[in-house]
Amino acid sequence: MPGLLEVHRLTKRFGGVQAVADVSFSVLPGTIYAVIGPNGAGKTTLFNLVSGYLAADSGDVWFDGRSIRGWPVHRIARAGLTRTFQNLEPFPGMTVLENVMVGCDAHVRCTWLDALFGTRRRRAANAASRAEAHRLLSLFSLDHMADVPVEALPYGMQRLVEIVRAFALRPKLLLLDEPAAGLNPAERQQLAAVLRQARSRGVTVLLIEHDVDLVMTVADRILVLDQGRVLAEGAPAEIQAHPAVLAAYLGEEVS
Ligand SMILES: Nc1ncnc2c1ncn2[C@@H]1O[C@H](COP(=O)(O)OP(=O)(O)OP(=O)(O)O)[C@@H](O)[C@H]1O
Repeated sequence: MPGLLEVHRLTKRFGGVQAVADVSFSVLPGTIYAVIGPNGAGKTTLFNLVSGYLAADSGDVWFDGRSIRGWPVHRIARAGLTRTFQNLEPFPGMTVLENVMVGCDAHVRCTWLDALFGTRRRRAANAASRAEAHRLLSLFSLDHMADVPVEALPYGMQRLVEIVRAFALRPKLLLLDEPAAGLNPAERQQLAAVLRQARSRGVTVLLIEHDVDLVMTVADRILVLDQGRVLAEGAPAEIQAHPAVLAAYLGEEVS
């Protein structure tokens, strides 16, 4: 089965630093794929290359059957690749529900004239977005906080809301940059549930994550980067037993 995302011999150099060196991997549809590695391993650079924020020196990226190398960010996003960042970016002054509705709105047909004049079509679209946002919040067991202003939530819950908002855009592939950063153990468990739920709804997930325990429990496959190169690739059990990974990380936290 061809991958939803196929990365082929991707390379990026910054001056004398080989940030990403000849990296290839394939993410099958409907799976959770994790990229781990120590600081400076090239994880963020790899994400920036895949999502169009950086141009590769060489190599290719195929998404949903097409080469997207050289495509601008917005074209890649429109093709179904949605990305979250390490920094939190909820919309302040809005409730949790309204934050998720922003994502849902992207799929509701309505012109700016409808919005300006508050037409019946606009009101119907608004009701549809609201219902969809409630449905998504329920799906991820977050509906009880629908009416809470997003900035009143603990940091970890804000991050979960951001992921649900990204999910509301109906991406084919969701790229998550360290989604567990700053989350407490209970929120991490909730994050794992959110990721599994997204996968069961047909969304493919690619994540960078420092929390190796989380990665081992949710990921279907793991790519280990070290100094820009692929150190290992495989299922969690294979990675845990991989000689090169053990040699690099035995007794150390992967950070
Ligand atoms: N814009 C840039 N200019 C110069 N060097 C860069 C740039 N971005 C990244 N690098 C270098 O490329 C290498 C890979 O960095 P990158 O941020 O991709 O690693 P990372 O695995 O995401 O690290 P971290 O876990 O700390 O986020 C590092 O040596 C870094 O210093």
